[in-house]
Amino acid sequence: MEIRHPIHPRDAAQFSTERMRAEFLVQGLFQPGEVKWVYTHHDRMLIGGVVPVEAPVTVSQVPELHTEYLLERREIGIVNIGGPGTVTVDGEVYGLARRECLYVGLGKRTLSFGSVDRAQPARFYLVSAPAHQAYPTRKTGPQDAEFEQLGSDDQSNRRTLYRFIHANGVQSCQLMLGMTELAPNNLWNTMPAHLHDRRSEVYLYFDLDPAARVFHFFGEPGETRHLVVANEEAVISPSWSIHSGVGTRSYTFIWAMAGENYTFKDMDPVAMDDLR
Ligand SMILES: O=C[C@H](O)[C@@H](O)CC(=O)C(=O)O
Ligand SMILES: [Zn+2]
Repeated sequence: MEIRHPIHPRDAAQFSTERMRAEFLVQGLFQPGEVKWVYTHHDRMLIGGVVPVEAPVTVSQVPELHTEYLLERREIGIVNIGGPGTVTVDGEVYGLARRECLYVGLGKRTLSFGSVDRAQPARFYLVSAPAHQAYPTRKTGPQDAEFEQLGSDDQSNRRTLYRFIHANGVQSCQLMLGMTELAPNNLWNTMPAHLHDRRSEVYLYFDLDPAARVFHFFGEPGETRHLVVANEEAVISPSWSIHSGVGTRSYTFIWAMAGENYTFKDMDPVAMDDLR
């Protein structure tokens, strides 16, 4: 497992492109037949990817956590961004179609990930955070989740934001997770930008053409940087950082947050005049 240490914004402002990418960009999460984990000390979020092909991939213990099993002191959100799949939670099977989400709470011992059709394997994106209470395993998806239409064509940021795991949806201890899909020919997300010093956030960009890139904006509002992000790569956004992007082509992304205040709307808008 890769470990990413916490970073102070004054240090980040001095980083080269290479160092920025090493600290905040997550690549190579989706490897056939494997489970990949990246642990960030920003709110102790654990970011993972699983692509089962020939056989189911089972996740029980993650040795670096020094617990008997992954969810002994954690909860997890799972989103399938590939072909149809299944997640088996302590023997109970949940089918997860493309873009569907499953929440699994504290205390479940074994997760097993499978693909329905090996010609189009499932691609499971995982985000886990520490938890102290058990909430029921629940599935949701774009069909039944709360959503909001944001932005406008004249700002090139028209998009649909689906909230999967949150206070009015699938319940959790601290993890909040959802998906934002850009409308055709709209390329900007989360601009105007915002901050929420109470929570860290992780973005996974997907359904992006392999030759296209998202320029993800990052940093304190008065000291921004960018990361050039390819399909199925993630960005760790510390609590002091804006998180916004513009694509050279259209894309969708999964956002996940952990920290304080279990309220999606707990955000501080950043004025355009304050961006540098
Ligand atoms: O704190 C919330 C997160 O940044 C995302 O929900 C923002 C987002 O998906 C969007 O505006 O499109
Ligand atoms: Zn945010």
